[in-house]
Parts: sequence; structure tokens; C-alpha cells
Amino acid sequence: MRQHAILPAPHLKHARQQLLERGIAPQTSIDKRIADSWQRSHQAGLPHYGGSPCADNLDAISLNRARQRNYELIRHSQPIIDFLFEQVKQSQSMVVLADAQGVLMHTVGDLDFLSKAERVALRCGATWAEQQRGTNAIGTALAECNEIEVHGAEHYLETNEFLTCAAAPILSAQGNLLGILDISGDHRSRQAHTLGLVSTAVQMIENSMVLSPDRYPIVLQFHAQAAGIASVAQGILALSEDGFVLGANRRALHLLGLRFADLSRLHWSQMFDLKLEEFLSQQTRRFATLVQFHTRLGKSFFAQLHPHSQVLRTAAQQYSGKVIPAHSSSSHVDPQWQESLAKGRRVFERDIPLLLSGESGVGKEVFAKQVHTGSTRQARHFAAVNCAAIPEHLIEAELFGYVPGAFTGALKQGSPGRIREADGGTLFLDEIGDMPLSLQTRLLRVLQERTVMPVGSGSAVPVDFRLICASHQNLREKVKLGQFREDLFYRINGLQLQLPALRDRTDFAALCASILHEFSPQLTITFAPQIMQTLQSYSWPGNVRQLRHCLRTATALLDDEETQIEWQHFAQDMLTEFGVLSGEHERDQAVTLPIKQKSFNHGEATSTLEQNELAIGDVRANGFGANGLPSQFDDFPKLKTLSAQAIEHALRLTEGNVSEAARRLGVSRQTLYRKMRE
Ligand SMILES: Nc1ncnc2c1ncn2[C@@H]1O[C@H](COP(=O)(O)OP(=O)(O)OP(=O)(O)O)[C@@H](O)[C@H]1O
Repeated sequence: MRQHAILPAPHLKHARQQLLERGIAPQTSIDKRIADSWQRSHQAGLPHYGGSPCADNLDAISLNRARQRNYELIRHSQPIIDFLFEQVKQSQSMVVLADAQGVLMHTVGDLDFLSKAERVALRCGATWAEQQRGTNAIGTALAECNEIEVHGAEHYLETNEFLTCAAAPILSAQGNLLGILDISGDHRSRQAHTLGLVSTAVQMIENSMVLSPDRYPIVLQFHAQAAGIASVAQGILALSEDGFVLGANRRALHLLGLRFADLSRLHWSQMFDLKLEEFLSQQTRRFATLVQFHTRLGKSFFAQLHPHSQVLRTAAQQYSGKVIPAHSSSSHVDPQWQESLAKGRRVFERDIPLLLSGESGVGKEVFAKQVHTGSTRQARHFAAVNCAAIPEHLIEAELFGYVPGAFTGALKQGSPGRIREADGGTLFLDEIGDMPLSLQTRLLRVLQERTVMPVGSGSAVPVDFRLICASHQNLREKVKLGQFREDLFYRINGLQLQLPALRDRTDFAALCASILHEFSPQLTITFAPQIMQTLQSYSWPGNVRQLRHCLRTATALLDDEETQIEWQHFAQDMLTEFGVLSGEHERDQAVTLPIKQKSFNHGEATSTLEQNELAIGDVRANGFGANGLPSQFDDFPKLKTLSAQAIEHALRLTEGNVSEAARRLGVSRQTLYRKMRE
């Protein structure tokens, strides 16, 4: 908004003259923002008379590249620019879209005005930043990141005094400056409402970007009045599946009394009184129902899930019977995990590499994916590479790519490599401690130079990726032992985050529920009494991976109609691990540990302690042979289940040491990793 009325041109020229002669702008009577901009233009050494000293206009090829870089901005702006131009047509004006450097990307205007504009280089490819063209609406809006009107002699360069311009910055949902929208015209045709028109159009562009289909997991539209939903005045919040705020439009910030800087730390539960899960389950079942809820500060809002939210697509898959992962439910996540995730997301957004540590199977890759999907890069590729799972002689080609015919056995067409697959997105290097020293040097060069040299090629290819590394080994120790490069360690260690072992997590029950839901989405599976307590007090050396295998076996052993997991549904070695078969448990859990005999001997009775002992005895005597396998084919476990059990057992005995477990199992580490992923 203007603080002062526009002064007549002679007054403005006089004031500017004073500035040029004394070097100090007169602060009275002229708009302070214009005076400040004159100061900046003066300090940039621009001559206010005569032509522009600017030589920064882009040629056709560079303009094309700049347009490609700004593809999303242009795509979302174009229809709104066309609409805006409809409103100002035949008023001696034009609508302009500039990028965040002030380079004009797209213009549309009245033909006779366009030819006047051409004379002052108000055309595509020209730069209208303040340092090049002095005070002007595009450049000054960029410099201040604020909307502004610059009229007639308020322009710093005399050649631009015939213009009247109104411009406003376009911001991303994270508050980053993306570009400027401007209406420029002949100063004689100025309209007081032009700036309002431009800022409404900017809101429409910003909304259109947040509402892109499938861009964010959860998109909430809200307003104090029901009729405000879907209007340009609505607030829009973008959230991750687990309820962290990923972005917002400016109306949302206004309605909630927030700033962009608050967003990365904010969780749904800190803002609203309604549980996110309740809201989502209601919206996914009865889509397009308006819900009324309150903020923690007591403001009341109507809200609705936007149809472009990713969760709606996932819900549609769920109802059509496809399995979906459900481990992201928001309200029961372990606080250490949640805190690490919030920290990781903030740092990652600033392009600082994350180093995840934690025992094998704690979910380091799952965590890295959550950081990626909660970031502004979530629409781009997440490339995960397990450095321990790729044979040493193939890591180089796998990571850096290769040209056709680079080595025997290579693909005919060559390969871009995993690093280039992550271009624009995120590269996750798991078990980085296992990377051979020679490749550590190459990786360091990629990180320093941001280019990749494919195997067999002489030329480097630029890459732009964010990095997350993980290791279950102590990398500092490896540095001391000379097995890991110190400079690489500091490069990848922007922020180290220790992920909790499963036995230390406080969300064990919620985790079990979400894994069971994943394995059996149509049914609500529960545990028989005491089982949860036993599972919770077990140490889970193989962490979430082991828990998944264990629950997968248990759900696979449920009969069609069964929804309750009982002891008989666990693998035998797990029962031993839990102390159930050793006798300890039978003594401790005398009354509360019923074991159904059904799946062992096809009976139906639920036994008490005596029956349990009998049942277990029966199982040993009748169900299983001396080799530990069932003697009946009906009960015969799948090879896959046995293999999973053997792996779990080996990992448990070796306390999660994958190399040792692989040796004990008589397979290579790569094979073991592959089997662990299956
Ligand atoms: N919160 C979770 N909910 C459901 N499954 C999970 C969760 N966290 C991890 N998992 C599962 O546990 C297994 C191990 O997870 P992940 O591969 O992320 O662990 P990791 O720490 O990277 O393991 P490693 O160190 O062996 O590479 C995977 O099958 C993964 O899907």
C-alpha cells in the first residue's frame, strides 16, 4: 500500500535531483519505499538520465533455459495472466511475468503499447532487476519482496517515466521467492485498483501451485466461513502424511497468525483441536464434507480435504483392495523419531546432508523417505543405493553410470547411474561405511563439484541432488582406523541423527497396529491378552525388520475368519526367544496365556495352563519331526517363511551384524541384504 499520494512529476524530479546532488533522499512527502529504492539505484551507480546501462539481456538459448527452469511457475501463471489481460485489454498496458532474478519470462499486452515497451526493453529476456534498471515495479518488488506501484517520474531512469507499473512477488508454499507478476502501462492510463488486481492474480497463481494434483500428501482448505472454501480467500495448508506442515498459502498464514519461518517446525496437533486421524478417516470416507473445528487459540474454521491430496488416491486404492503402507499415522510416533524427523526436515531443506545412524533394521531408509516426501523435492526421484548390497566391482558403474560399451556385460545403451537418477531429487546412500576407499574419493569429488563422470566417459555431467547417508557402523571409528576418508565424513555429516532401536521406542503398539494393517488392510487384527506385553518386553535385535517378519508370519498363519493373533501363530524359534516354549512363560503367565490348539492339531479348544503344557508337548510330539519341521504337509511352512526365520535367528544371534550373519548362513552379504528386503 502507498503511504503517500503520488506527487506531480516536477516535485518528484526535484526530490530526485536533491538525492543526486546531496546523496540523501528527501524522506518527507515522497513515499519512503520509493525514496529507499532511489537510494539503492543511486548506490548501484546508475545514471538516472539517458538509456539503460544494462547489458544483461538473455539471448534466445539462455531465455529458453531460464524458461525451462521456471517451467512450473510459467505453467501455473499462464492461464491467470491470460485472464488478467482480459481485464486490462485496450487500456494501453501489458501483463508481465518475471523470474526471481527479474528476467522477463512471459508478456502479453496491447499491440501498440508493446511496441512502446520494446523501446525500453520491456520484453522477454530483458532483466528488470533494480541494479540494472533502477526503481521500477518489478525490480523494487523483487528487492523488497513486497508488492509495489511505481508511477511515472517515480521511476529512477528518465527513459521509464512514461510507465505506470504495479507488481507483486509470487511465493512458493514454503515462502521462497519464485518471480514477479506485473502490469505495466502508459502513465496516463493509471488505475488505482491495478495493484489490487495484480495481488489477487498472484494469490490465484500461488494457490494453483499448492493445489497441483498429487503434489502434497494432505492438502487442507479452510476458511472462517463455509462459503469461503474454494474461493481465492481460502487458507491452504499442505501437510505430510504424518501431519507436519510442508507449506501454506499466504491466506493460511494470515488466518492462523503464522509466518513462513514457523512452518517447518509445525505439526497439525499444535494448531488444531481435532485429531488429524479423525479428520482424515472422516474425509476419506465421506469426501467433500465440511468439518468445523477450532485452532488451539480458539478460532473456528470450516475445512475440507482438497481432492488433489495424495491420501485420497491412497484411500481409493485401499478401498479397491490394494495394500497400502499405513506406518505414517501421526499421533503415536515415538518422540525421538518425531524430533529427529522435524530437525532432519529443516536442515535438509537448506541442502545440508543428513547422516543417519542406528542399528540395522531400525528404519533408516524409511526415515530418509519420510524426509524426502516431506520436502520440496518430494515430487522428484528418491534414489536409494545400499552400498553393502552391491558387489564391490559394480558399485562404481551403479553409482556413477557408464557410457555404451564401457565394460563387458554393460548395457548396450549405457546407464546414467543412480546419482544421476537422483537429479532434482534425493540420493540415499545406505551402509556408506561399506563403500570402498577408492570410490569414497570419487564420491567426494561428485559432492564437491556437483558433477558426475560416467565410467568410460571423458566429460562431466552436472547433477543436482540432496544427500542422505546412513550407516549402522561407527564412522568416526572407521575414520580413525583409516577405513573411511575423514574429508568425506565431514562432507556427508551435515547433521547426524541417531534413530532409536525398536526396544527403545515408545510407539511399539502403534507400530504393530500399522504393520498389521499393512499386511491385512481389510481386517482389524488384534493380539490375545499378554502377547503385546511379551512382544514389548522382548529386545528385538533385528528391530522393525524383525518385527515385520514376525508379524507377517503370524498374520499368514491366521485362518480366514480369524482376527486375533495367539501364541500358535508365531514361529517356533520366536516362541523360544520370547521364553514361551522354555517353560518360563508358562509359569509366569499361568492363567492369561491361552494357547489354542487348533492350528497345531486341528482341535478347537482353548486351553488353560495345563492344557498349554499339553498342547506344547503335543506340538513337539505330534506336530513336528526330529528335524524341527512339521511332519504333516498341511502344516508345512513355506520355504520363504523358513528362510525369513533363519535370517531373523542369525541376525539375533549376531546382534544385528549383517556380515557375521551372512557368514553363519553361508550366503554372501549381498544375498542376505536381498533376502532381508524380500
Ligand atoms: N515405521 C515403520 N513401519 C513399518 N515398517 C517399517 C517402519 N520402519 C521400518 N520398517 C520396515 O523395516 C524394514 C527395515 O527398514 P529399513 O530398511 O528402513 O531399515 P534400515 O535401518 O535402513 O536397515 P539396514 O541398516 O539394514 O539398511 C523395512 O522392511 C521397512 O519397510
